[in-house]
Amino acid sequence: MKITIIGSGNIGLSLANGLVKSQLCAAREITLTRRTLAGLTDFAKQGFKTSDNNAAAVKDADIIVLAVLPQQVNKVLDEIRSSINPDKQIFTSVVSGVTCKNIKEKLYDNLQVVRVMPNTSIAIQQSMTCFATDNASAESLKIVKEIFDTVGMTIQINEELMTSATALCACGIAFFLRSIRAASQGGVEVGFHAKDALMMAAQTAKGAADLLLQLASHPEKEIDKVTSPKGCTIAGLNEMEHNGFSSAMIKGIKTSAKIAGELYTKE
Ligand SMILES: NC(=O)C1=CN([C@@H]2O[C@H](COP(=O)(O)OP(=O)(O)OC[C@H]3O[C@@H](n4cnc5c(N)ncnc54)[C@H](O)[C@@H]3O)[C@@H](O)[C@H]2O)C=CC1
Ligand SMILES: O=C(O)[C@@H]1CCC=N1
Repeated sequence: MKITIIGSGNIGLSLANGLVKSQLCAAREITLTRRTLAGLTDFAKQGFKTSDNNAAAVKDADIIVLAVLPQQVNKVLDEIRSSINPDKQIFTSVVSGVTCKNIKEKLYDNLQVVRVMPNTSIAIQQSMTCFATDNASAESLKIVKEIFDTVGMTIQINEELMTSATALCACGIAFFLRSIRAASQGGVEVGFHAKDALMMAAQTAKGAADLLLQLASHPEKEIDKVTSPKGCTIAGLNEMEHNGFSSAMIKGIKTSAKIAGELYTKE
């Protein structure tokens, strides 16, 4: 399977790394494009094909992954239109706020388009990836799902929910990282060296997430097991809630979802 990633920045390169790690394909089967090739030198050394010519790079691809910023999309789609084969290729896009319809309007009506929303932990095969389509066949969706299943968990959702998925899962990486960083700063205040505090906070967060995923448990059920009566956990937790902990996370996710829906301007 030949994959071309158009726009090899943060998420494009994370995906490339994840796919090779998963052994789904070899680096030589992945073509990476970027405006200037200098940014891809290390990847070329690892065996990836690299190019600054989007039109040439999509020609032989079975799967195309569009991974440029929303404001760069129209220019790129104009560039590649004549090199796309709508009968043979599957077109995927990780671009926030750009619909399948937007892409087909710029390319071909009958092109199979799948929107995919991964996050940067795709580089270590730990992504939560949401995908949606309005026209791809079951067979094409199966191929896309199989690809992204190798680099984390996947869920098919309605396309209207893609901007919400962006906020919860893609932006979510930053939200949870900031939470871990904040916990580590608390850890320093109560006596640990910064490096130890960060490792301890990260492993604790991983354990909490795995309690939910591995036991199919609910957060409040697990919280009840930690909060001893009159104990220190409930004291700390309530202090955080009095300061708006849950509320801040909810408001942040709502704001991100709103902005995600406004990122693409058709010009
Ligand atoms: N960063 C993330 O965690 C996630 C990002 N996304 C989406 O992925 C897209 C890319 O985001 P990032 O990777 O963060 O941005 P980025 O700025 O790191 O990457 C975009 C890349 O596209 C390249 N590029 C720009 N114009 C180009 C052109 N004409 N031809 C070839 N390459 C070109 C840039 O040089 C850059 O390397 C955005 O639409 C974003 O909404 C989706 C999920 C997660
Ligand atoms: O911040 C952004 O707009 C992109 C989309 C999701 C993650 N990063």
